[in-house]
Order: sequence, then structure tokens, then C-alpha cells
Amino acid sequence: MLRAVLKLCCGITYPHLRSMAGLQRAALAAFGQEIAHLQSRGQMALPAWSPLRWTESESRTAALADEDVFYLKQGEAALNEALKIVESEDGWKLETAEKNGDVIYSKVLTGNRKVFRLEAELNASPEELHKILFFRVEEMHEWNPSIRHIKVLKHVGRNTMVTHEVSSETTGNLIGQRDFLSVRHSSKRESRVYLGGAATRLESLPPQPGFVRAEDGPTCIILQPLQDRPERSRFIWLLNMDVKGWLPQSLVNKALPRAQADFTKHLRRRLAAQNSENSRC
Ligand SMILES: CC(C)CCC[C@@H](C)[C@H]1CC[C@H]2[C@@H]3CC=C4C[C@@H](O)CC[C@]4(C)[C@H]3CC[C@]12C
Repeated sequence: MLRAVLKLCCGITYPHLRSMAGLQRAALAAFGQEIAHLQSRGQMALPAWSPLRWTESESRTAALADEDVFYLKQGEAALNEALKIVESEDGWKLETAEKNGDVIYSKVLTGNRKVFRLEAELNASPEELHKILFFRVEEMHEWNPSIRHIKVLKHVGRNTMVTHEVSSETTGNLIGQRDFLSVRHSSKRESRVYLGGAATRLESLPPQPGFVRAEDGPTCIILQPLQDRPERSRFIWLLNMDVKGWLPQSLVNKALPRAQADFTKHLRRRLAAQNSENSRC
């Protein structure tokens, strides 16, 4: 019965709908959303030809699909490219080795770009780190003083996003403040989590006056549970950054591994704070 009434309504409204504009259309779209919601909960079925179907979903996805696919592909490509670099076996040189086991290697890529690979063990599972480093990326400035601000400008599904990042004025002490516009992508394979990223473009956010826009990536982080202690992770991070601006290369090559070590220190503090909070509860 409900179905028949709905079909009738849709038929009657179809010609009016085509000539409708502005607020009326918006109201109708909202109505359409309500119906789609009911429908998704299995409470109502709409006929295939219903205009309520196309007003709600098709017009929106049609407008965004190309852009979404662009970022998705860029994110995946960045991750794959970065994995190729980080998993390459030759050419790595040890930069620093800490007593706690943290190591940083460097490698010079063709074109003279120096990249850094940090390896550390962290006291959190890959899932927890995935949450902190990816899903809650906008909170990063709360625990990492090298970061002034991170904003997700666009989501494409759950695993791809476009972010704007601003480093703090004092980062690395040697290099001034930078901003970045990046596509970030995450994927899970078996028990591993992979985070990838690369510099991207977004029309609504061109380089900002007063900021040097640096380029991060192709970069990746691999999070892998330790075999005997899955609540801990092996953390491998490829830092591949063009800081831009006029700076001596020797200074940049000192600042980057330092920034990596600082990041890891703050991440550990963040995990320790969380763990002590959990044990108090
Ligand atoms: C040396 C100067 C110029 C920059 C120092 C700040 C660097 C270390 C900061 C600025 C922006 C930061 C990135 C911002 C966002 C993400 C995405 C997240 O999923 C993993 C960490 C990652 C990839 C951060 C790593 C550290 C980062 C690259």
C-alpha cells in the first residue's frame, strides 16, 4: 500500500520537480534523504524510476566522482611509490642509532633527494597507531609541538583524505614555518597498516601568502605488530620532503632526521599518557 502511494506521489510530482528551483529543491532533497534513510534501514523501497532517487544521490555523486577518484588514485600511487623506496635494499646508510634501538637510515635518490627511514618499536598496536596517526590526525598538534595545525579538507571514503598541515614556527629550529597540502591514504593488509601520502593540489587552497609551501612525499609509514607481542608495533617511517625555500642542503639534511626523532619522542609521550590513563581507569 505504502509503495503504491509513493509511486503515485512520485508520478504526480515529477513534472513539477523538473521546473523547481532554490529552496524548494533543497527541501525536496532533504525529504529524499529521509526516504533514502528509511530505505537503507529496510523500511521502504523506492521504484527505480523515482525522481526522489536521483535527486538525493546521483546528482551529488556525479558531481564529485571524478575528483574523488583522482585523490584516491593519487593516494594509492603515493603509498605504492613510497613502499618501493622504503623496501629497496641497496644504498641505505646509517645516520643515527639510539640506545633504545631507534635507528635512522638515509639514502640519496636519483635527482639528489635525500630521504630518511626511521625504524622504532612503539608501545601500541597497529590499530591504535592507525587511529592516532590517521583517523585523528587533526588532534596531532595537541601532542606534537612541531605541528601548529592540521585540517582535513576533504574525505574520500574512510581511507583517503586531503589535509592541510602547518608546522610550528620553531620546528627543527633551523627551518622556518612551512605549510603542506597532502593527500593521505591508508590501507590494511593482514595485520599490517600502511599510511601513504604525497603533496597534492586543491583549487580552494592555493599556496598561502606568507607561507612557504613544502612538499611531503611520496612518503609512508608501516605499522606492523611484533611477532611475540602484538600489542607493540614496529614503526617504519619514510620521510621524503622537499622543504622548499632557500636553505643550504647540509642544514636541511640535519634538520630532517632531527624532526623525525622529535616526532617519535612526542608520539611515545602521547602513548605513555594514554597508557597511564587507561591503567588508572
Ligand atoms: C623540517 C620541517 C620543515 C618540518 C617538520 C615537521 C614535520 C616533521 C611534520 C609536518 C607535517 C607532518 C605530517 C602531517 C601528517 C601526517 C599524516 C599521518 O598519517 C602520519 C604523520 C604525518 C605524515 C606527519 C609527519 C610529520 C610531519 C611531516
